[in-house]
Formats: sequence, structure tokens, C-alpha cells
Amino acid sequence: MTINPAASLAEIVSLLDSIPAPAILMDTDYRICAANDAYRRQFPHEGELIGRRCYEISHGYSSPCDQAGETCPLRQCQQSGKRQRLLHIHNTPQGREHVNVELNPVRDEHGNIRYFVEIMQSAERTDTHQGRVLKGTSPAFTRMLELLSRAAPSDISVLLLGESGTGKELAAQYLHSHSQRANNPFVVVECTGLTESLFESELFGHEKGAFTGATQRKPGLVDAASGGTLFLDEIGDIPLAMQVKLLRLIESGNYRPVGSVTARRADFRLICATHRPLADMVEFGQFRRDLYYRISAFPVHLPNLAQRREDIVLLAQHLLSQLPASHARDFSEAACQWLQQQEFPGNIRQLRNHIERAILLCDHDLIEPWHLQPEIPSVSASTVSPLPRQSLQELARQPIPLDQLEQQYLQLLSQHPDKTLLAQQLGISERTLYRKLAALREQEIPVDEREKTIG
Ligand SMILES: Nc1ncnc2c1ncn2[C@@H]1O[C@H](COP(=O)(O)OP(=O)(O)OP(=O)(O)O)[C@@H](O)[C@H]1O
Repeated sequence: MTINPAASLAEIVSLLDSIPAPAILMDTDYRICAANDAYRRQFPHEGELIGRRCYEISHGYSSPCDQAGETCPLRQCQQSGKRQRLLHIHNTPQGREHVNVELNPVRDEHGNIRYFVEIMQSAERTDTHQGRVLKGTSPAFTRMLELLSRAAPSDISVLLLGESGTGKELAAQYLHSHSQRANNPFVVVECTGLTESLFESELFGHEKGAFTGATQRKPGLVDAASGGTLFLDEIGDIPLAMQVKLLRLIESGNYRPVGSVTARRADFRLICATHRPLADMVEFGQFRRDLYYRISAFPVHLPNLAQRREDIVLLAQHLLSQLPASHARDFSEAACQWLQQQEFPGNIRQLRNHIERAILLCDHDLIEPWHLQPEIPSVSASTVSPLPRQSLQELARQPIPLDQLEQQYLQLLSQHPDKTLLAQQLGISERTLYRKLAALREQEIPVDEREKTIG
């Protein structure tokens, strides 16, 4: 961008006002030379804004960001001489907020950088469907959010990797609601429990009369996601036989509803998630290499709570504000300390469970540690009682396939009265446990009966 030295400040301000997002013109010494209305609304400031330094206004710092341990876009832009984009945390009247900052150098007639135009877009737009927002300010979370906000506007296939309860589904919603497809459907496919017979008809739909009980034509989930996003949750649970069908859909962009002779064109952006180590599964032949490369064009790792301990209290306060109204308004100092010392193997979902319980136990406005502590000890996967050695030896003599073993084990456990505790003991999320139990029930239904339930 080159500036005409004769351009008046009024002309520059009017140029900035044509930008809907908050924007400022700064000199090379961080001083604000002009600001648009959106910026003044975002950072209301007593006294004159012009002449103040950007880091004072947007961060409340007394020195530039790079001297406060952060990356400074102005410094980067000065060094590269090119447009720079990065994610920053700003202090706004609404609290600390992640903002995508774009800095464009403005040169004089000799090509020297004289100014910078800084444009800020909130990276925390609430997911419009459910009012949910990704919360966090820790470095691990900020790195992840930066990747998400870079990938969101494009149509690239994103693979979300992370432990159960780290927010993979919320991250997928974020990608969708920050994409060009935001006004079209976001369709979630729970891959755990999708049996081979259900896979095609659920995903591709079926024609009337395609099989016994198919009394109506039924559009599939690929159809439902048309123009929008298809989110394949727990893709690592898809058996090999079904992976081929999925690969064909992704590679050709075409699919054929069960019982139809005509292929249809699919139009969706693909997001996949798994808590499984997919790359290792590829090495062990449990996941197709070709499918892996197709779905993992842009992998994003979601940090677990242990990697973002600084966020626990912020997340707890956010979750508390989202849960149905109660006496409790906040956490006491001691409760905050207790929260920060916990392990939370079930991550944010487990944190949420603790808070839901505390709300019921707390009659005052402050939640205390004793409201949060479960009476049953927190159980991690490692404390599950091992199978007796004798039965293990019997199994070793006559091995049975692992998935059958899991099914038989789940069958035994399916009547357990406390599914939250059971999930903790098994080292999986409650949602995964329910999915596995649903898949078990599905397999118990005779095939004919199952087909009736599809339509
Ligand atoms: N950064 C975050 N800010 C606020 N809430 C969050 C965040 N991440 C996750 N949550 C909340 O934590 C819970 C679990 O999130 P989610 O279902 O997205 O996790 P997941 O990784 O998909 O779990 P699973 O692998 O078991 O399906 C949800 O209630 C979600 O709203």
C-alpha cells in the first residue's frame, strides 16, 4: 500500500471507516494516527486516542508486546516488509478476547514504510446455533485457536486430534461457524457404533423399497450436509471395510443412495476428529493410509487440561455462567486452588461434571472446595481392577478377537448403575461409553428388525 503524502487525516479516517472491523493507522513508533468508529467502540478510552500507543489501548501494557513476552505484529511487519497476520489476546470491556490481527505496511513515495494499517477481527465469534464459545488464554490453547482460525475460512479438510473431553466437537463447530459455509448445515456423524449395514444408508440415504422396511425414500447425512460441513466424530472407530466407502466418497465427491442407480454430487467441507493415535493405527494396518492422507490435510492437536492448567479457573467460571441459574455465582479462592491441582483425565467434560454437582450442593454465592470434591475418589484408567491372572491365561490359550472381547465386557458392565463412574473407571468419556453401549444394543437387534428402524 502506498500513501499520497498530500492525503489529509480526514481522508485516511474515512478510508478506515470503510472497514467494518476495528482498524487503526499507526506510525512506526506504535502511535495511533487515526482510528475508525469500530475501533473506538471496541476500546472506549477516556481522553484523546490519537497519539497514544496501540499496546496501551488494546492490551493495557506499558511496553510493546514483544517486550511483554508476546509476538508483536508491528515488529514482524517491519522486519518482513509484508502483510502479517496473527492471533493476539486483547483487553476489551467484555474481558480478554482473542483477536485476529492483520497488519499492512503503508509506504511513502520512496518505498519506505511510514505507517501500518491494523485491522482486528474477533476470533471468538459465538457459535450461532448453540451460543457456545471456545474459552482459554493459555499459550497451548492460543496456538490451537490460531490454527483453527487460519483453517476456518478455507475448505481444507481438518483432522482434530485430542483426548476425550478436550473440545473436539466444539472446535469443529468453531471451524464451521467461521467458514464461508456458516449459514448452511453443520452435520455431525457419530462414527462409533455405525455398523456396516447402517453406514451406507445413514451416510448416503436410501431409495423407497431399497430393502425390507424402506417404505420411504430417506436422504442421507451427506445430503443433509449439502453446502455445509460434515463432521465425522471418532473417525478412528470406523472399521476397515467402511473406510473404503468413505475414501471413495471423499476422492470422487460422488455417492449413490442405497437402491439408486444414479450417482449424486456431494458438496461438503470435511472435518474429522478422533482420540485415537491415527498415525500409529496406519502403521499397524488398522486405518487405511490413503484415507488418513485424505482427511489429515490440516491436523490440529487439542491440548488436554494438564497442558493448559492456567485456563482451568477461566473455563470453570465460563461453564458456571452457562449452567442453569443457581445460588452459586463464583468460586472461592480455595476452590480455585483446588481446581488447579486436579488431574481431570476426562478433561473439560469432567470439569463440567464437578461444577454441575457443586451447583446442587452449594446454597451460597461462592463454590467452596468441599462442594467440588466427589465423595467417590476420582478414578483414572490405571486404577481399573485388572482381570484375574487365571482368566487372562485362559484367554491367552484361546484368544478371541479384541472387538468381541470388548463387546462381552461391555455386556457385563451394561447394567452398571453409575455410568459417570463407569466411564471414568474405563478411562473413556461418558459420551463414548454411551455410544459403545448403543452400538452393542444395535447389534443385539436382529438384522430384519434393524432395517425396519432405519426408515
Ligand atoms: N475451550 C472450551 N471452552 C468452553 N467449553 C469447552 C471448551 N472445550 C470444551 N468445552 C466443553 O467441554 C465439553 C466437552 O467438549 P466436546 O464434546 O467438544 O469434547 P470432545 O473432545 O469432542 O469429546 P469426545 O472425544 O468425548 O467426543 C462440552 O461441554 C464443551 O462445551
